[in-house]
Amino acid sequence: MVVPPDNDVLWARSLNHAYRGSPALCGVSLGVREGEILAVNGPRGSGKTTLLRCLSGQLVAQQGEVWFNSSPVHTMGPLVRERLRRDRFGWIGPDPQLVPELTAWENAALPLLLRGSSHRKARTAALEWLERLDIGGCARKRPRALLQSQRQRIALARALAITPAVLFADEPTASLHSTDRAQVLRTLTTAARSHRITVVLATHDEEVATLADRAVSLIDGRRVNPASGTEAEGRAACSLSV
Ligand SMILES: Nc1ncnc2c1ncn2[C@@H]1O[C@H](COP(=O)(O)OP(=O)(O)OP(=O)(O)O)[C@@H](O)[C@H]1O
Repeated sequence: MVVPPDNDVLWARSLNHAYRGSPALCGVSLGVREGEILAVNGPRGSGKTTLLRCLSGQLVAQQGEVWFNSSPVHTMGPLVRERLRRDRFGWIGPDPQLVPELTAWENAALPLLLRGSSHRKARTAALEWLERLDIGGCARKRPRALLQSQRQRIALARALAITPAVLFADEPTASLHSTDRAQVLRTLTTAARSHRITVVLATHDEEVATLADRAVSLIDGRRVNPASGTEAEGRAACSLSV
């Protein structure tokens, strides 16, 4: 058995996955270092979401391995994978998908409450993250009273409130206008860097990928040569502190 490298928090080897015989991932291998912001870019349909779902344990690839630290995610049973996702991973997708009946802070606190945190602790952490993300003033509002960019920040607060080891961000700004997009992305990357949260960020936007430390590219489910130059640009572009 091949053992994953020590400095990779997440490591995948030869992932293959097909939907009803139609290939979505073809032999994809990659490693993600602790605290790194890794962009996975590629055109629509290139396999980015499928790769993030495999790395985060939502989907077990038909072939290949996924390791989180020294734990083999690909051989875990559904309950163990569920616990790993709940306790160590955060997820933010293109749409906020908030619970409409809950206020902003209650939405952000939800993962902590599901993990068994006390009401007081969950509320404090949720409110802190809403403040950090500049939407503390919306804490008592329900999603329907908020703008899309505010709702997406609440989804981000919800993903960050557990201080996940790895945050998976699948096109997190796809539903936002360009000005909101830049701000939400900067907030995400800055918060991740200041809390040493590893991020895997799927995007079809090459500009978004410049905020990352490193980028890998997919085309038709295969890894192609990574774009060069993203490391310096990504670090330089992010001098805010959250
Ligand atoms: N649940 C599914 N059932 C059938 N085919 C799927 C399913 N999910 C994805 N696919 C197909 O697998 C391929 C890869 O899709 P995937 O969503 O992983 O790519 P993507 O790069 O994230 O695309 P997008 O940017 O549009 O979200 C595409 O051809 C897609 O149509």
